[in-house]
Amino acid sequence: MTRIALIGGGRIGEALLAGLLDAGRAAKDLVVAEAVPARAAELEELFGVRVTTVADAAEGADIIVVAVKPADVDAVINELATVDIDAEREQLIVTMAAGIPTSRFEPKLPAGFPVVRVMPNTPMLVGEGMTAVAPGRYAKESHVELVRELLTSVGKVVTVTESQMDAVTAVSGSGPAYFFLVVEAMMEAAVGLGITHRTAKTLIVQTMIGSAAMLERSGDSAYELRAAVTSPAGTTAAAVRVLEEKGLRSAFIEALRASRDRSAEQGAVNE
Ligand SMILES: NC(=O)C1=CN([C@@H]2O[C@H](COP(=O)(O)OP(=O)(O)OC[C@H]3O[C@@H](n4cnc5c(N)ncnc54)[C@H](O)[C@@H]3O)[C@@H](O)[C@H]2O)C=CC1
Ligand SMILES: O=C(O)[C@@H]1CCC=N1
Repeated sequence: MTRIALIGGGRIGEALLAGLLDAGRAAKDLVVAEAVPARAAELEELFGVRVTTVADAAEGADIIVVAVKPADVDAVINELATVDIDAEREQLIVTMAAGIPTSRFEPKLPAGFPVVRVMPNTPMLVGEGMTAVAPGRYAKESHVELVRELLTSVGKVVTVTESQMDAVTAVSGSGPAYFFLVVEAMMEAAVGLGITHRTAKTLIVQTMIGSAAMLERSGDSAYELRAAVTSPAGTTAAAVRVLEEKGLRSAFIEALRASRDRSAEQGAVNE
């Protein structure tokens, strides 16, 4: 079985760990390097995985997943540059850090060492992740396939070019936060209209799940599905008019641009 080393056991690392274990991967095939001792102990306790140093984790692994904050990536690269990793042993690095290009890794690693950049999202935790995968300069089709296979066990996977990664980050990497924000706002509105918190949550979550399922299965566009809900001069039209007047559409367009730009900016630091 493929041995996976996770460098950085934070929020996205935990989503990956939990998702992989739920998908049937054995804890003995997963090893974690986590800098904060209390967090390391928590991960051991929660998931039954071994927590060790970056060097030990990386040397024994087939796939080395880097899931630290963009600002901490250079420190991890420098550490990986000193350990015994070898492309001939079919090892590869997968980086999840927003904005950080594979070209940041490659010059510091043994010549030709394959790096694959990915952008996952937290719903991996429940096996419903969305991950985009882009090969670095030395990653072959077989490496991309291996990474796709790994991440398909925790959700959907698409392959993109690395130049699209900042945009993908804005769409699906950060995307869950937009939906949670919409839910927060709808919850506040529903409670304000006199519905209990509990009932409001059921109404909203199932409405989201049902709407997402229609989008996935019906083949109709979001525009068509929205039109089918919107009776002429009816309730939906009244609500949508307010949302458009308040600038929801342009807010999303600007928000995703800001997210894409922030991703690129994180990659540009120190270059
Ligand atoms: N949170 C999310 O939804 C997503 C995050 N990402 C990317 O994943 C990366 C991690 O994000 P989060 O999990 O949210 O951050 P986080 O701050 O929750 O987790 C990072 C973890 O890495 C650990 N760490 C830092 N330096 C280390 C080192 N040298 N060795 C071992 N462990 C070290 C920290 O102690 C922390 O537990 C970021 O680069 C982010 O851009 C990508 C997609 C989605
Ligand atoms: O907010 C962030 O920077 C990370 C990357 C994508 C989702 N979370």
